[in-house]
Amino acid sequence: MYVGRFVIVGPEVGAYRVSSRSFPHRQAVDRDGTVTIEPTPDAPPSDNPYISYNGLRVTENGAVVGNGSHVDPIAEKLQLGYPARDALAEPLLALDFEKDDYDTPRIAGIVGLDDDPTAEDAVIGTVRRDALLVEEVTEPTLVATYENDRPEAFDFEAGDAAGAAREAYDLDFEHAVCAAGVAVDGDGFETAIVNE
Ligand SMILES: NC(=O)c1ncn([C@@H]2O[C@H](COP(=O)(O)O)[C@@H](O)[C@H]2O)c1NC=O
Repeated sequence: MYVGRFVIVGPEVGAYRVSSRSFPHRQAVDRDGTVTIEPTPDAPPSDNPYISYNGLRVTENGAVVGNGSHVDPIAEKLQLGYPARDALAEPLLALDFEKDDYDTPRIAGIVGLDDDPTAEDAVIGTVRRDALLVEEVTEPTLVATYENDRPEAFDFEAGDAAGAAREAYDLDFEHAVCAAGVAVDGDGFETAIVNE
């Protein structure tokens, strides 16, 4: 089955996978806690505005995963101290679904730090043409751009960033391109990528 891009929040581990029929020549590049999805050097030129972006960003208050340019404002709001639900919901609503041939939904998740037991700090969501869905995460949950396009509980075992990236990459959904993983690590986060 082809579900396009997808996000998993664990809630203390997270993953993002690029699956793509149309733009397979892409890679994940990890620069100090920010994972950028970008064309490989041999990729054919494209003017599609939705295929290069930061797919993972770490902040002091949580780590953000997602499938487009909304990851940056979500991370900025989280860093400013917005509650996770609001940090996720506002940029999703402001940017809305992608204006491409598929009305591709924007999807995103926040992995929280676990040192504040009162915070509802892990969330996952999507904005589609017909809905804005943002949910607190208490068990591993997946949302994808196509088919599985609402947050749903999902069996995900990984306990660290490398395991999360690997497990996401290996999941049995078609056209895997690359993946990123993130996990709480002490007071911060560790990140990992898979490109194959
Ligand atoms: N985030 C991404 O990596 C990404 N890759 C492709 N898209 C969009 O989704 C459309 C369909 O792509 P595909 O056939 O690879 O699933 C593309 O034309 C593009 O507008 C993306 N946008 C959202 O998922």
